[in-house]
Amino acid sequence: MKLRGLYAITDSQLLAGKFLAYVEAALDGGVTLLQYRDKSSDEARRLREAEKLHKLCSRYKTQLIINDDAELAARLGVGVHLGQTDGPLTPARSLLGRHAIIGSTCHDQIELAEQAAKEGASYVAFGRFFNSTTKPGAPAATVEMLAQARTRLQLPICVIGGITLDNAEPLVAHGADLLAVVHGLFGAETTQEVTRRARAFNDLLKYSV
Ligand SMILES: Cc1ncc(COP(=O)(O)OP(=O)(O)O)c(N)n1
Ligand SMILES: Cc1nc(C(=O)O)sc1CCOP(=O)(O)O
Ligand SMILES: [Mg+2]
Repeated sequence: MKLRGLYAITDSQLLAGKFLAYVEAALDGGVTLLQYRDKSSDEARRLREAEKLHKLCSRYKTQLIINDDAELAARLGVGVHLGQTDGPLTPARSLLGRHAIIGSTCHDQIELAEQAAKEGASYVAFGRFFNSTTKPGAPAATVEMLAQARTRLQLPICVIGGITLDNAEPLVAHGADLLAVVHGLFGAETTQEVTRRARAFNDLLKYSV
């Protein structure tokens, strides 16, 4: 499967009271990967919500990725996204099997991405490219670094951090395959607007090489 398109990421605060409706609206517009990102320690709720997302994603043939938690991903038989302090990639690959999608946060460092590639990552993520309301303190990355990463890496490249329909195009032009978005997608006022934005993000990737 080609990893290219919109990578929608949930946010439990932003989506409070409209979680499944907004996720389904995004799936209606087209989502390549959906990440369940919940930074709370409420394990029972995390399991419940992840199971619901898994069912929904299966209906839409969208791949579900769990943030941070390889054990939960293994329990559901889905992929995982691991940051630099979320545990090593090699055991996660052994746990999840060779077909699972495993992503790795590489901030603005191509060397981290090359290492992640050696350890079996399915994609690498660079960011933050713009100001982010979801994660304001994330280290910053530049399009120059992205362009260089594109020439050095064979793996799909994901970009993240403050991405909106108004600023995403240069990232695609500099080599991004996956646009990872929280607020620029789910910050919409209505479900119809979420669907429209999802379609528009995908179009940005469809009509470029
Ligand atoms: C697609 C994608 N890219 C980067 C991140 C950030 O991961 P991490 O640095 O582990 O930070 P948290 O999201 O866990 O706060 C991500 N989740 N997804
Ligand atoms: C979870 C996360 N990681 C980042 C990184 O740079 O590693 S930026 C980020 C937040 C993404 O949300 P939004 O689209 O609302 O900015
Ligand atoms: Mg993490």
